[in-house]
Amino acid sequence: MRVIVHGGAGSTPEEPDERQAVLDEAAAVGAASPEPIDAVEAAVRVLESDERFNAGVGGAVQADGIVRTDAGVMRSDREVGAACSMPGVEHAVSVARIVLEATPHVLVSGVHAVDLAADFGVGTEAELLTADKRESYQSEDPPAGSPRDQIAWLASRFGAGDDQAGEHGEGGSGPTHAPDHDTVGAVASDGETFAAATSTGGRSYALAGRVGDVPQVGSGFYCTPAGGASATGAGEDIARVTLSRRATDFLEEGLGAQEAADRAIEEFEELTGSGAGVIVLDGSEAGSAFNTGGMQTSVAVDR
Ligand SMILES: NC(=O)C[C@H](N)C(=O)O
Repeated sequence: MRVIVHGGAGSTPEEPDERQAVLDEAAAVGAASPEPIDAVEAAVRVLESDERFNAGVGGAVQADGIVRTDAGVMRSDREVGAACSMPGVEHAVSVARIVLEATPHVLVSGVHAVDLAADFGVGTEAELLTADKRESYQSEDPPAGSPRDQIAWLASRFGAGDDQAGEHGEGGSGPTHAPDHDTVGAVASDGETFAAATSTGGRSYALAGRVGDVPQVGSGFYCTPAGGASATGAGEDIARVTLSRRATDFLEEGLGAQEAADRAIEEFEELTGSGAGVIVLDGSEAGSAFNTGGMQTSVAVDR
């Protein structure tokens, strides 16, 4: 099995060495799995459990003070599953896999996705909000509660800091609110078939119930017989251009994984002027590209 994982695009992260060690472990765990879908689920679960990453525990907090998780998974036979807006669910990727394997649907949301998780034995009562994130949320004078109050409050905060997913390039000029990069993803291949998965807590201080690119097929993740892709960055902009689908389009046109990743990010930047990253795996190579300050990746092969 060959696996590439990423730990999110954004400004240069804190604790890069510790994060790299977790990414290396995630890739190795994935590479030891029997099938590509097992590999991406296993790799992403490692990252969801580490609070340095914005997925599962340590996810970004929404404007009402709650962390809600999203994930999507796809196989190269075009079977898809995704789940979104789930409070208390650490392993969103496992719920996405349940949607793929046990339902006739491609996306299940909110309380119903949490019910589905519970019914299939995925934990639904995790404390996802870390002490640090709770403290920075509380220091931002949280909004009273109605969606209108939240919108007024988030106008100057959502995506506005130099440490946020849309941050474009090394060190932005905005204030520092709460980092919302560090989304995670994985793409795996057994030499014949592929799978891709992405998991996130979204972007800090979004409207409660906001869902970004991650569980949207073709945006946060995509997979075809030519290969797979997982994206990260400013989710609204990624969804506008269906970044992962574009990366796999380039594979289908005959480009290699690195060239496909480069072209997809070039096109994304031209169309949106925003920040993102993508990992791509094809039949022979792994590629990655980003136009933000950083994106850590790891590749593992186990045969
Ligand atoms: N950090 C990220 O990659 C955020 C994610 N793409 C979202 O918008 O939900």
